[in-house]
Amino acid sequence: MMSGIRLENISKQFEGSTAVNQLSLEIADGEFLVLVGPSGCGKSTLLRLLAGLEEVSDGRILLDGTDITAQAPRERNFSMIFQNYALFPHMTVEQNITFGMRMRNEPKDQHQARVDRVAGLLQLEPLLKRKPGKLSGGQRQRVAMARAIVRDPKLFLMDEPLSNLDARLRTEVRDGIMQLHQQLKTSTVYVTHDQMEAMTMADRIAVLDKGHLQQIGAPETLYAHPANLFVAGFIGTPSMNLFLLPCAAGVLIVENQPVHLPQTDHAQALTDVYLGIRPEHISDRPVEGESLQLQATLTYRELLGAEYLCHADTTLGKIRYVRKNQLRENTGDIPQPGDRITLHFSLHDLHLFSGQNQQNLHRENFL
Ligand SMILES: Nc1ncnc2c1ncn2[C@@H]1O[C@H](COP(=O)(O)OP(=O)(O)OP(=O)(O)O)[C@@H](O)[C@H]1O
Repeated sequence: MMSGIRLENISKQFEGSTAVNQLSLEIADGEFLVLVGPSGCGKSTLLRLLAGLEEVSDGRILLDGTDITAQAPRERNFSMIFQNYALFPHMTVEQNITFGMRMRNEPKDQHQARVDRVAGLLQLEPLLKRKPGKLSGGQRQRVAMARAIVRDPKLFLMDEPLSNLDARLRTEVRDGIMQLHQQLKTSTVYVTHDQMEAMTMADRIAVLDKGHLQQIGAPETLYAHPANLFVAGFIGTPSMNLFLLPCAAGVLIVENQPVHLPQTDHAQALTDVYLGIRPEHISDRPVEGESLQLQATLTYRELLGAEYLCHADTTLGKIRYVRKNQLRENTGDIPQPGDRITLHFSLHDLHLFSGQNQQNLHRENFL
């Protein structure tokens, strides 16, 4: 069944404040789209607009080309999964799953087949006769998912479904959601403030800030080609190092080394530019190809396991870089706090953003 969703110029105002601002995007049939952004950026509001729980102030929502903007939540046949999955404590797992069907007076003979299918998908067969009080947090979340999918909805809407789970359960339920998506291929819009969750789960990520869509694309695209300063700082952990530096006549000087800006009118006229470099693209040993060097003093190191996150002071400001933890390496080679070091990074790994409008100066090369 085709279920393409299209948002056209959606806006939502709450007394005086704009939660979603002229936002347009499409959700392809079968796609797993993740909405990500900081607290208050409008992602939950956008989900509630899609569900029909809030009315849009402006714009249209289309489902397979049909305008559903004025439709009530029930008519849309979308299923929502929240962080607080409210199960009925006095009903068994099976009764919880069939509750909606029973409310709608659907024929009883269909119940069993559908329950069997979702229980199989979510490995709930051994739990069907239990009550929620006798289940773990992860199992309860799986029951909430079973209840949502048993309706065979056209779209899943998920609002931070992992946020109440501990770290181990979060991974378990996340893998469950991904497996389920592989099997059902139901279009899904998933909201999170956690960019790592977005990176690992999404077919495409939509980054929101202050109600505006900042960029939408595959996780790899957002990581390699952030459209603007906000996306650059938001996507990737540890986050990108960013420095605002003066420039003149299209040339940026980084510790006596010239960096040529793209030959556009905008870039040539700029008087300052943000230079961005990801911690994993910096080395305290020489790198191949055209590169820049920075003199630095190591301030401290954090052992993350397979690697160290190193913190250093440079003439540009504080910088962070990642260094592999090679256990067999002569420990004398690893810089110690207080050591003077030279940092190297390839010109290919540089990101440049306008000091004026914060857009990526290379944007025209990849959009
Ligand atoms: N019912 C409402 N009445 C008034 N303002 C609201 C209402 N709902 C949301 N807002 C405002 O709209 C903006 C966006 O809120 P929204 O809940 O969509 O953000 P969010 O990105 O989901 O944040 P969080 O991650 O904290 O849930 C916020 O400034 C919020 O205060």
